[in-house]
Amino acid sequence: MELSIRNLQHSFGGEPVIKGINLYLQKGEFVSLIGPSGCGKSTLFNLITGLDIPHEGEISLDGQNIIGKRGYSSYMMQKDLLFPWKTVLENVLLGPMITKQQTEQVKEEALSLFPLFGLEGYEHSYPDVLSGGMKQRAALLRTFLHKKELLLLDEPFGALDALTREKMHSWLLQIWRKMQRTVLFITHSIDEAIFLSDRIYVLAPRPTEVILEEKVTLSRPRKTEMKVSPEFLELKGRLMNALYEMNE
Ligand SMILES: Nc1ncnc2c1ncn2[C@@H]1O[C@H](COP(=O)(O)OP(=O)(O)OP(=O)(O)O)[C@@H](O)[C@H]1O
Repeated sequence: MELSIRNLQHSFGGEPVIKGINLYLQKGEFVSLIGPSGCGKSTLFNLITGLDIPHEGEISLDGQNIIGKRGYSSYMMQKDLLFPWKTVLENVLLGPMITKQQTEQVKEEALSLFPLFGLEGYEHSYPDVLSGGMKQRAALLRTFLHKKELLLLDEPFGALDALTREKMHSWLLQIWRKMQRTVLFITHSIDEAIFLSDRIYVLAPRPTEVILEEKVTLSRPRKTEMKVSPEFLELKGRLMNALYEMNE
């Protein structure tokens, strides 16, 4: 599965938001997007998932045009909330329930993934007893169960405290390796982008475009101590320069 985006342009009420984005994702890659607040990252995800239609440009998966077409990716939105009146299991099964696909088999599969997502024992609890990290893992489990190879994650750890966030990074990489998905990840954190990704795109302020593409050459599996390695810090410097220069 290869995602290719060419010359993508979009505006709201005549105001340009996306000036022209070109990017690609190869099968199995983990790619991050960093950009200033309001530059159009979530808009880009809405275009990829077919929730909105771009004014110009191409979006294709393995050469097939997917503009305006839904169902080709699993999307975890920034505020992918759990319903407080549903149990954790009911929440993670929401997708299959809506599309009326909920079979015993999907339920069994969901239950078998609870330990991997650190939620064992909480299947029949309500979300209010979960910690922030557990809530995000439940929302991620719901997204993974959607079973599309392309996974779009819009700042899934933005609201978590620093230590929980660190733990979630190693955990997410482990899940990504096991479940073999292709990930496009939005974040405001340079450290998070470097630690997780194979490649990083830096986006300009609105109207946005790609201003820098960097390959992350750190070996895998990633280890926390790599965050202070010269390679990591050098790349962080280049990304910081790109982000700060355009805000001057
Ligand atoms: N449906 C809409 N109608 C009009 N304007 C919109 C709509 N959706 C988004 N915008 C505007 O487009 C711009 C980009 O929004 P978007 O949410 O894509 O940015 P973002 O990069 O994801 O922001 P953040 O990093 O803060 O989450 C913003 O100025 C926003 O107000």
